[in-house]
Amino acid sequence: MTLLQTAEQIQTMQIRGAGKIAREAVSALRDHAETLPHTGDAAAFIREMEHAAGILLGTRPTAVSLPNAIQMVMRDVRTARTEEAARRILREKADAFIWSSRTALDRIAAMGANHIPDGSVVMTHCNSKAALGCILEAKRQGKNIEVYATEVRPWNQGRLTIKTLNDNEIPTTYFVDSAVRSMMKEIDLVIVGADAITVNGAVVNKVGTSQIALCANEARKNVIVTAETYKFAPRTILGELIQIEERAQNEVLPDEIAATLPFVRVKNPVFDVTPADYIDMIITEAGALPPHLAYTIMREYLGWGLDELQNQFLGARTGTEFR
Ligand SMILES: O=C(COP(=O)(O)O)[C@H](O)[C@H](O)COP(=O)(O)O
Repeated sequence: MTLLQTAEQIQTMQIRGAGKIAREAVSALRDHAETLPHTGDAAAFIREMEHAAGILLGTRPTAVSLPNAIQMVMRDVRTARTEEAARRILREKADAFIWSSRTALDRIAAMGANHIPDGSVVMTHCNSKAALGCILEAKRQGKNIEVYATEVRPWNQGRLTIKTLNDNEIPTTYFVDSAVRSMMKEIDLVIVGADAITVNGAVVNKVGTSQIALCANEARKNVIVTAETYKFAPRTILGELIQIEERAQNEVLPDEIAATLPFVRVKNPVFDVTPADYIDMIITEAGALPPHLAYTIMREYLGWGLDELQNQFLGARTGTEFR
C-alpha cells in the first residue's frame, strides 16, 4: 500500500483506533522511504519525508498517538548528516516503534487483567485494542467474565467489539448508547481506551465515554482507562488543546433527509473529554497510575524535553516545523 493509500484509509476509518493508526502511519513512512531514489542528498530526502509525515498528520486530528509516533520516528532523522544515515535511522526507529507499541499492548493486557476479578461484568465503549486486550487476557486466564458493549453511533464500532468478544466465547450484552445509565447497575467496572490524555489527566476517547464515566461515578463503579504512553499529549503542557474531530453530518443524518430540514443543524463530534476526577486509573505499559500522574509520564516516557516542545510549538505557530 502506498503512503497516500494509507492516509486515505486512516481518513476514511478503514484504519482506525489510535494505536493502529500510529503503527500503520509509521509503517507507511518506512515503506515510503524505500520508494524514494537514492540521490545522496540528505536534505532532499528529509524534506520528502517531512512532506510525507505532513500528509499522514493531516488525516485525523484527535488521536495524539499519530503525531507522537511520527515525532518518535522523525526526530533523529532530521539531524542525520547523510542520506544513508537518515534512511537507516528511519528504518530502525519505525521498527522500534511498532515493536514497542505491540509490547506495550501485551503489558497493558497483563496488568489490566489483574484488575478484572473473576465473575465480574465489564462495560466497554467503542473498539479499543488496549481495552479488549485486558478483557481477552482475563478470559485466557480462565476468569469467568461478561461484557456489556455499547453500539457506538454513528460508526457502530461496537459491532467490531462484539464480534471479537463472540469469537472468544465471552458472554456479551449489546445495547444502544443511550441505555448506558440504565445498564450501570448490571455491571462491575468500566474499561475503555484513549485517543489522547492531557497533562491534567483528562482522557479524550470516543464520544460517549464521558457520559459513561459520569454514570459510573454516580453508581460508584470504577472506570479504568487503558493507554500506551504514546497516547499522552505532551504539548498540552504548553496549553495546547486537543482538537476534537468533527466528521461529516451525513454520518448521522442522510443527506436526503437533511435536505428536507433546512432549520436543522447536525453536529458530529466523534470524541469527548472525560475529566480526571471520573477516572480511577490509567493502565499504561509503565504501570497502573492515577490520572494526575500524566505529567510524569510525559516527562519520563515520551523522551523529549520542554525545550524541544517549545521549539515544536513555536514552529507549529509559524508553520515552519513539525506540526
Ligand atoms: O476511540 C477510539 C477509536 O475511535 P475511532 O474508531 O474513531 O478511531 C478508541 O477507543 C481509541 O482510539 C483507543 O483505541 P486503541 O486502544 O485500539 O488504540
